[in-house]
Amino acid sequence: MSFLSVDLHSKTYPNSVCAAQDLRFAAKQGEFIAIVGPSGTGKSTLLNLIAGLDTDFAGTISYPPQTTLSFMFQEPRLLPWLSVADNIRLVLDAPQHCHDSARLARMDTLLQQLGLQDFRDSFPNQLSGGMKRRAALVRAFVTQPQLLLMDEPFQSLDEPTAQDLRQVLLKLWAESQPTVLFVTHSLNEALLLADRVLFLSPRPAKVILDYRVPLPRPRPQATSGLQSLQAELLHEFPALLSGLLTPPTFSQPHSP
Ligand SMILES: Nc1ncnc2c1ncn2[C@@H]1O[C@H](COP(=O)(O)OP(=O)(O)OP(=O)(O)O)[C@@H](O)[C@H]1O
Repeated sequence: MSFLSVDLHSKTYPNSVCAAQDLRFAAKQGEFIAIVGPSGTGKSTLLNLIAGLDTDFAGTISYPPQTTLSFMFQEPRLLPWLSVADNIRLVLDAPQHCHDSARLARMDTLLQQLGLQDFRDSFPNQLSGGMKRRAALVRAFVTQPQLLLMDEPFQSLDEPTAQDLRQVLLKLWAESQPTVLFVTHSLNEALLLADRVLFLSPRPAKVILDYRVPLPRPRPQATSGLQSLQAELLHEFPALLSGLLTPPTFSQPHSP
């Protein structure tokens, strides 16, 4: 049975830009879904609609009432005048989350788990880019979300830092199993993380390929497993996928 159901007939902005049309998919509870598509097609729009940040659309988006939802954006969006701990406490003060000792203990555990325990009183400008994302991950997971929306959360990080954070994310996801929708331009990242990859068309966005990743977990990282799957996929759907993706981050096999 699906946990999240999206049946988006259309989303048109007041300036007449149609960002999505006939975009449909469903997600099971605990599923990790990557969303890949060309720049400007409507990926952020889709997440905003699912989060309820924008309610002006035709169609239906449904998930169980009282679902706890977290959103992690491209930028970590930490308030610069608050310490790391206070940035995280802020979401615990939101009305739907009681500010109880169990949640504060959970914050401490996550800070420890993500190596931020010595930086809880630091301010965001004292942290590296990778540490800011770690703080944003703590903030995203501290409320134990059932639905986690992630909009290119590791973009603009160096590859080793991004790779490290992907492993942290996988560990946190495995522990609490939220349903995740993860927007990325990287097929490599999508294949490493997701159970399914939804490929979106150029604008207006709709799902043109719903691909189940045929890899067991834990996934290989930048190894031959992912590399050959990526090559297979590009070979199988060349017209569909050309132009959708940033160039592969793997080195291409040499031709003889
Ligand atoms: N508030 C808005 N008002 C008008 N048009 C908008 C608004 N927000 C987004 N758009 C337009 O809707 C389209 C989809 O934008 P969106 O940000 O959802 O794309 P995206 O796939 O997330 O892009 P990217 O990969 O570059 O982040 C774009 O043409 C964009 O210019």
